[in-house]
Amino acid sequence: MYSLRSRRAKILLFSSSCAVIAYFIRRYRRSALLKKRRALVIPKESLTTDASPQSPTIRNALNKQFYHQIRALIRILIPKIKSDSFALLILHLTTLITRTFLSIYIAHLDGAIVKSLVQRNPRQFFRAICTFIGVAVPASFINSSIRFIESKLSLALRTKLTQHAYEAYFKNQTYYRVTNLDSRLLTPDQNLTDDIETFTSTLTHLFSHLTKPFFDIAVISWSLIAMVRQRASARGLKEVPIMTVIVFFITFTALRKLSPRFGKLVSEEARRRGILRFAHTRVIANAEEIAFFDGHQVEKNWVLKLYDQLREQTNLIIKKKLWFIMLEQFLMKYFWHASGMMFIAIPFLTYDGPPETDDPVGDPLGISARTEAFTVSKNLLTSGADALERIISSYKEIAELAGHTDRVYTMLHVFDDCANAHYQRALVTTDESHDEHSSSVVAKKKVAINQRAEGKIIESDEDIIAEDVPIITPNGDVIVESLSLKITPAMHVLITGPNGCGKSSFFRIVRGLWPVYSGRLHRPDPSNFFLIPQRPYMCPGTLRDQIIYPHTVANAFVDDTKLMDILDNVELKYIVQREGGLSAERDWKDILSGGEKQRLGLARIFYHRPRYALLDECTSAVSIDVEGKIYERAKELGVSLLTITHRPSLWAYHTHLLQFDGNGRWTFEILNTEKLLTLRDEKERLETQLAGIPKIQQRLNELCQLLGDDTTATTTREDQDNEDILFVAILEFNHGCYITNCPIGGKRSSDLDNDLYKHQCPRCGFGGQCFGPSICCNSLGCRVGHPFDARQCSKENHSLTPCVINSAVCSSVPNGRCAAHGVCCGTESCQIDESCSEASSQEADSSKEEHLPHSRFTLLQ
Ligand SMILES: Nc1ncnc2c1ncn2[C@@H]1O[C@H](COP(=O)(O)OP(=O)(O)OP(=O)(O)O)[C@@H](O)[C@H]1O
Repeated sequence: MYSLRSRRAKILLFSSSCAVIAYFIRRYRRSALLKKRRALVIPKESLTTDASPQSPTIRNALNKQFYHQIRALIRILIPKIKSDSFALLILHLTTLITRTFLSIYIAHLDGAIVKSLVQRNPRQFFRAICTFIGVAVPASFINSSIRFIESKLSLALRTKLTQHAYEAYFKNQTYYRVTNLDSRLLTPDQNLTDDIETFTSTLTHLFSHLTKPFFDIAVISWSLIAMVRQRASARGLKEVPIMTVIVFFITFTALRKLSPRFGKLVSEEARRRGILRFAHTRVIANAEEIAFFDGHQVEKNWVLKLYDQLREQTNLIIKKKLWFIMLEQFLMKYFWHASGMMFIAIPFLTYDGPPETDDPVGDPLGISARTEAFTVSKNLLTSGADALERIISSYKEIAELAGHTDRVYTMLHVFDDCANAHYQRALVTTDESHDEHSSSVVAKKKVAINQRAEGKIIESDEDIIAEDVPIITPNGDVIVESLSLKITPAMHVLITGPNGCGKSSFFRIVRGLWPVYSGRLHRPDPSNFFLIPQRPYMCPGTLRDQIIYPHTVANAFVDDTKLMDILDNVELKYIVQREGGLSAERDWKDILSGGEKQRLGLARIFYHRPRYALLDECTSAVSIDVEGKIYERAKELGVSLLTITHRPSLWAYHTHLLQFDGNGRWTFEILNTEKLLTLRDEKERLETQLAGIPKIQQRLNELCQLLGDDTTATTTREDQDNEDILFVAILEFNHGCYITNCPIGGKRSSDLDNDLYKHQCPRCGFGGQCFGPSICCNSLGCRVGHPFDARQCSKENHSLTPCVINSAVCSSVPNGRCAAHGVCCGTESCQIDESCSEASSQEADSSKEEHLPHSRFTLLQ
């Protein structure tokens, strides 16, 4: 029997050890996995602060910080005594106090009911029950009022804070600066909605949870002391308060030491929730592009990953709460209950005075009075314990409140900083060498941007004058070190340059979206500028609202007839009928085409008539003829056009050219459209020539192979060698035009009239030969413009050297050769020519081949 038991014990011990080991391994693995996943999204700094145990000084600093933050926020919530939030606060306080007194009264009533039962006194019993029911009516009303006023107070506080936050958010373009120039707030939308709501409701709830228990404890202690005093010869008046303090201290210390850091945990949870919501917003905003690319899998994976991270955080909080609530329950339910019974017992057990009875005949030992006292004090102690429990358990809520407070306070602080042009940003690019090959623009320098901009903005009457103003991105990349120019309203400036060279950034600086870090910028009041971007913003509302944006109907200064004229200016009048009038409300972003949206955007210029229109590739989807008309009309209105464009069709409408080269240099000069067009032609020609170089090399290799020359020299050397050969080849062939878009009449080098480069013009048709890009001749005659021939003859395009036609020269067409009996053809056309008799042609074929000049044609003119 003994051995059986010991075997069982061993098995039990072994299996429980295995279970414990398995549990710890699993825990370790999970925490390692969790750490790894968290590292994917959480910035390093926040991970460090979150994971490292905090020293007491840091905790103190945090407490101080919380105190400072909550004080600042309360000043916003209750700005003065004569405010609705303060009135609601007082009302809330009054109901809470009333309920405390009612609770004490009900505890006494309970005692009276028990006493009447012990005394078997039906009259007293029914009277006490009736009073109890009578009191229950106002008590229920007070209870419900507490909830009602708490909700009203929470809403009032939320309204106050929201109004304050909106005021700050929409001041000084903070909504732009917060996301573009500063990186402290990832999801301001969530801060402005969820965070404010959670903060105010937690604060109000905590206010109820803390104020009432404090009253309860004060009033209940007073009642209990009064009761003990009645028993003059009982102990407890000193012992009970001392023991209460000890019990309270033990509980509070245990909970404080063992409590997880709920503030940080919920703050991180809120952050992850915000990122997840932002991912959804992004999917909605880019739904069309994603659908076109069928990119839902990528988006789904991303959203799921973010959800996973949120789930992990929520899970972590739930788990931490399990152990914490267990501890809380143990201490505050069972430990306190036992302590409470001891507190009640002390005055009862230590009483050694005369029998307490008001009925020496029916109850000579005073049992009913003692029972009544016991019931009352038990009820009071239960209420007191309840109150104390609430105070202690609010430690967790205070920690959570600290998290919400920090988020709201940070939001307001960042808004304030951004409004005052003080930004902080995590720098994204650090290594300049990375940019060198990947981008057309090379960042020359990087500046620390977490500082105030030192440049001066001076309001001028009408000119824009930049004096040594740099163009610096919010990342601190210096795009242009110093820009100095003067633009007057009489000028129309074309702004060009490669991608990322700072064209739009110039607009941002002029319009005041980006700071002026140094130098001086003179510019008229921002109301003199109107920007039309490539994708104009379509606001919610009617068609009329789109034209007059950002005005509203209330402050619009033209009537509908004028609005129709405006639409006429941008050739968009038809849209009124199509969409059902100027008052039609649609989702304009979705129902208009790209070009229509751009034209509607341009219509705003005709409505607002600004001094300067900043046009940022805003006609890329508008047809060239309509674009020209719009530009002409805008100029007639007296609007100065500052246009960023890559379209040469717009050059004619501008007087000056601001050109960035992408390496930090720029030029500002009078625009000579004709000269520019010539230069552009030349540039395009050279670009095409350069594009032909690989073909040159390929042909060279072909020739080498055909001639049995050593090809290794041209094909197998290292890159440098190849480049040298290519260069020599270019020099060699550079005397003529070998490319497919030679100008009409373009020549090929006479140096190539050499057997080495000879080859026959392509074959075509029925035993024919190509004479031109689409001319095919055989002995029967010539066929012009047949697609089959064009395909065959176009092979000559890829040839570097001229092809040879072995027939007699004729003169009825330029560079003519006899093509058939009585027909003379050049590369472009054919003519009847008597000189092309069969005999002459054969003669040439048979005997004079070597001496005849080569016939060449250029296929694409
Ligand atoms: N909000 C921003 N934060 C950080 N860098 C930015 C921001 N906006 C633009 N940049 C950077 O500033 C540089 C100049 O941008 P800008 O928009 O002025 O180019 P651009 O000349 O208009 O080019 P494109 O012709 O492609 O429109 C780019 O390198 C870009 O990456």
